[in-house]
Amino acid sequence: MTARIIDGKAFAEKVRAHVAEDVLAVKSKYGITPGLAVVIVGEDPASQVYVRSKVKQTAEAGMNSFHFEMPSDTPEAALIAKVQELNADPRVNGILVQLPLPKHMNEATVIETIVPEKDVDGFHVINTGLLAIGDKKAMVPCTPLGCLMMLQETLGDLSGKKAVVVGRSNIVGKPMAQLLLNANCTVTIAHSRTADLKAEVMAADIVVAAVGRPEMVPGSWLKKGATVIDVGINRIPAPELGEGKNRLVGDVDFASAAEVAGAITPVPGGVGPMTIACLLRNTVTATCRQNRIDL
Ligand SMILES: Nc1nc2c(c(=O)[nH]1)N[C@@H](CN(C=O)c1ccc(C(=O)N[C@@H](CCC(=O)O)C(=O)O)cc1)CN2
Repeated sequence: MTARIIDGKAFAEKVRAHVAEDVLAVKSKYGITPGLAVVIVGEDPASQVYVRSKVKQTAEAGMNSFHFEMPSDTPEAALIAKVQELNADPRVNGILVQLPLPKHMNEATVIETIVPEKDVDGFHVINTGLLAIGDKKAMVPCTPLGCLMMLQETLGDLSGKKAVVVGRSNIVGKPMAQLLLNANCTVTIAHSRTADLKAEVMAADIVVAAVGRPEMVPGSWLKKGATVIDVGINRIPAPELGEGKNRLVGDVDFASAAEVAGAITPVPGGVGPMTIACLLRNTVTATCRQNRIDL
């Protein structure tokens, strides 16, 4: 293996330590305790794990943590009423509704109910629009923000780099491309209809893979020395670990990619931990903006 491993777990720990210092400062200087409310609907096991981590890490950073669980058959109107209640609650500075929502709910309708200044996920159209015009007041989606931080830590200034984002979802691909553009990269967004995906990836100094297809990008597609950020979290059968066992893999074939890349994030332990660290960071940012505090 030649690539440097970008340790998202260690980086996330540093971000969380910094967040905890900021929380202490907000408390001691202004008597305000930042608060994050997390709402989960249904029993999806992976979502429950992520929400438990969010709740735990919020409290560990010294913030108030509010946690609401609603059954999977909750009417959309009841979830909207809960979000409206949280919008009006002065103890709550950030609101996060865990995705995916059950099929009978419209995610966009629910997200647009969150007031943009408490939208710590950065999914509201107002925040999407602010990011698109490069306005620093945008609340930036946590996964792309974590990816950008790891890229800047690895490469320094990103100006002039050729970046390809594989995947065009609203929560990762599109905001990631926007952030890279705002950092002066030359950005390509590739997707399922891209004519020659290999050629697009091969041309890039930075590859962000966010398609949700296990090990889709092989090392043979990469430019030598490229920096690879793997957003994928895919559970695949692993009979070698025992009957019925699974293992986690990314969207990049790590073994072959690590032979060619200059630096690469692992799965697990790469982008995932940074997502939650950036959520905590966004909650402190939201608290400061709501109270017109400069730290
Ligand atoms: N409202 C939101 N919903 C979802 C988001 C989001 O940012 N906001 N992102 C994902 C899930 N997610 C956070 O919610 C998340 C996913 C993965 C991890 C993580 O740390 N993964 C570990 C592996 C954990 C495992 O074993 O499964 C890793 O990569 O090391 C954190 C957060 C969808 N929903």
